[in-house]
Amino acid sequence: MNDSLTPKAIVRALDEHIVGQTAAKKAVAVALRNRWRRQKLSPELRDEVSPKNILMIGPTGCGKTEISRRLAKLADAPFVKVEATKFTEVGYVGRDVEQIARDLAEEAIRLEKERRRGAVRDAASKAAMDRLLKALVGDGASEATRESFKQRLSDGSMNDVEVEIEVEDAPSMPMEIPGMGGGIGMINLSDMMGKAFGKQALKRRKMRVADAWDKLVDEESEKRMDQDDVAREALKNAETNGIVFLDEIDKIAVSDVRGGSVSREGVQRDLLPLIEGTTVATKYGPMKTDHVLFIASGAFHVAKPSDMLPELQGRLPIRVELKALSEDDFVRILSETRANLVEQYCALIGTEQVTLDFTPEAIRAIARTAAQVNESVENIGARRLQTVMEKLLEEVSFDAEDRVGTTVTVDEAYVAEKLGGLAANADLSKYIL
Ligand SMILES: Nc1ncnc2c1ncn2[C@@H]1O[C@H](COP(=O)(O)OP(=O)(O)OP(=O)(O)O)[C@@H](O)[C@H]1O
Repeated sequence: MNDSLTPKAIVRALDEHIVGQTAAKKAVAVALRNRWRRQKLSPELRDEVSPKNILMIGPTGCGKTEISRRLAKLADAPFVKVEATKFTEVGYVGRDVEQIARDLAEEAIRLEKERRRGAVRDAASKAAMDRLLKALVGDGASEATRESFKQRLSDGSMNDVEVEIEVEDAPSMPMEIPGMGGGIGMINLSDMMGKAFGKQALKRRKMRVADAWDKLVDEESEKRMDQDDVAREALKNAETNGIVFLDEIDKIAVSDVRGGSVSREGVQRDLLPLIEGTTVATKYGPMKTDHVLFIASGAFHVAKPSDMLPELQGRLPIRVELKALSEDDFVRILSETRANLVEQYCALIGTEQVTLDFTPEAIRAIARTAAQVNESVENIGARRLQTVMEKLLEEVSFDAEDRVGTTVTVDEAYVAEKLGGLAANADLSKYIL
């Protein structure tokens, strides 16, 4: 992890994307820095220090997931989000919670490969180009022909041409070994055959040149990575830097209402070892969860944190409360955060040579509308801004082609015209906003 990521620096970085919620930002910043601190300790002490997991309490759409996801991104850490209620569904067996660790391992593998892809990009692109040229013009083509095709491939003019290439066989039906509960029991037949014969089975497939390019670069990159090394590094990363976001923990905290669904207390019990630290078998090898950071979250409208099993409460010692977002917060979300919705729409419509110009009064009016609908229909937090913006700009989005070269000024009157009637009518806004 980057030395310069001090708690203050982390909060500053989160501030660029998330409005308010300072307590939650501080808590995650400290949790992240503690990992860095732990790495500096002697091995004996390091093993003793377990992460202080966090419980975020706050209504829907107020930034709980966003803070956690941004934190993971900042630290380049593997991150998974899981709904705790998923495990109460029919068909659930206790071991399924271990899938969380397996998903984290998968995510770590994806990150590790992405990291390494840069280093092999040039070689992989060159090999992919050779294979693509061979498929298009054959082995015996002259250098001039190859060059001219290469040119056309590079400028994208052949993207939609169909080509038949020999690629590694797509994963065949995964075979599940009974009793293994998914995960390690899943064996890919073509992998097995590939391993047995020392290479992956190849298959001829027809596809668009653009897709063939992606597939070939992918294959050539994979070939150039030491897969055992990737797995080793990824597992280490998942174990020491992984972050698991456990949403809707409050929904499994309420005392049991039996009837078809799995016991909620049972799910809490199953989650405990994972959070306390256990070893889960993944297809890349055993993975310890002792140092994975768990961020649990819930609205806790009905259940209270004290309704959770005492052991689980103890495992989530840091409690932070997030506030419901107000009209003022919405104004800031729309105008101050990085790559905010207003900027996104301006850029999107801008690609059609139409300029969108939002006045500050319009932004205030949009925020007011979102806050009103949240109050009158249901409070879904900042998610409301998405539906409101979409409705507001529905027309321009559709007929931008007729407005090339013009500027559309979105002022208070424009907002009133497009949204006024809807926002005032709770029945209508239920469906539309
Ligand atoms: N405080 C905030 N500042 C900026 N954007 C926010 C804020 N809160 C939420 N958003 C935006 O709203 C959307 C939903 O937020 P998020 O996923 O964090 O909700 P949540 O609190 O985790 O709710 P849930 O528990 O329902 O998942 C995201 O697109 C996020 O960017």
